[in-house]
Amino acid sequence: MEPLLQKALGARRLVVKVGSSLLVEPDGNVRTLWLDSLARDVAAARARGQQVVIVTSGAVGLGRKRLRLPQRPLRLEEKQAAAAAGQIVLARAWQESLARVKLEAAQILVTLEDTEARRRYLNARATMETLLKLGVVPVVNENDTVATSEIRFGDNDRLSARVAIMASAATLILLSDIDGLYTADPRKDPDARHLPVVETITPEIEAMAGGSGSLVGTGGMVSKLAAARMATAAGCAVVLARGQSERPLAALEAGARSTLFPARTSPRRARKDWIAASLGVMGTLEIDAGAVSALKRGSSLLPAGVRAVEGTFERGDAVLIRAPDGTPIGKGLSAYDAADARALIGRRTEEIETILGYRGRDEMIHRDDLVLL
Ligand SMILES: Nc1ncnc2c1ncn2[C@@H]1O[C@H](COP(=O)(O)OP(=O)(O)O)[C@@H](O)[C@H]1O
Ligand SMILES: N[C@@H](CCC(=O)OP(=O)(O)O)C(=O)O
Repeated sequence: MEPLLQKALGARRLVVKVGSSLLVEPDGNVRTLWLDSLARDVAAARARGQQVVIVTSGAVGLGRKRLRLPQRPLRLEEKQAAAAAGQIVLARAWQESLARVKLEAAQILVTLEDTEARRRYLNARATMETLLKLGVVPVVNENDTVATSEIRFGDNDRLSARVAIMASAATLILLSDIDGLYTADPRKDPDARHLPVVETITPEIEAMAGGSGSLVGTGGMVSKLAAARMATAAGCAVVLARGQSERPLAALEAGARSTLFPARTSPRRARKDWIAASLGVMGTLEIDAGAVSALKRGSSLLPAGVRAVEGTFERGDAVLIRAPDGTPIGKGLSAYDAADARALIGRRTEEIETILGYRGRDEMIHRDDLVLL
């Protein structure tokens, strides 16, 4: 097997996206036996020490039948109604299949807004982290019922890329009804060639992608490429594979055909570049000499090393870090808002809970959220 693919499949944290066509039978029921087999794959990955996040489609497909909606394309309100009825079935199916392999499932419903508004993003990220630490499998879908047409994800391929970035996962596996990218839609062009690795998503590659081939799928190859572009730029490799048969992840491990989009950087590097380049500074933390050397050694910034706080900022906003002589030495995302940060100036970690009345982060700025200038 291609070493890069082997590395991608062995990542510590995997996000697996499951398309509607895999989960929903043409008669509108859940493909339970198949889902059970995927749950066994998830259990096998967990047994190898990997963490797995699921992004699952299928709510609309499961709900439309139950609400007896017509086979024509649905209006937004009809889709939202179908999703509301289908999501409950979908969540239960995942819970039951995972329970059969002794895994606990937890449902996370997110909208595009949640992955863009800083505080909601941070909360979703922290919840995901906590669930994974507890050994639970997060099962994510778009919160279709509250999304509006302007803000909703075009489809779950893009959602899964956002989730993978949010979780700092090294690999995103898109399970679909096709075993990868071809030079043209193979349903239409019998001469289409399979591409095992795509290093760069060039305009030529984009021109190969067509829409969805199935009745229940929505994104087609176009949205898979959009997801791959987003994820690989943020340090997450993407594997596009066929999921139709049982144990699709085991099949991949055993060498089944797929398309790999290698990561273009590491998740850590991408996050740091993003902090350095794109975030406006909302305040300043002045730190003491001991903290300056600690940061230079690669440590997080603790409240004990902070001498002064300026500005008005929220939790998750970028702040500038200054040395005692005023020189800017770094930039980072504050784990506290300005008021709480002021209350914690010079305090020890053990004092945080008593001072704030809640158990916050130990660090003022975590080292993963910090770049030195
Ligand atoms: N260049 C291409 N290579 C592979 N598949 C393509 C290509 N262009 C279009 N497709 C279509 O995209 C489909 C997969 O997308 P979709 O139906 O949205 O699946 P899912 O439900 O898994 O999201 C394939 O079945 C195929 O018909
Ligand atoms: N949130 C929607 C997912 C829509 C979607 O992207 O579907 P698909 O193209 O099959 O991944 C649902 O649960 O039906």
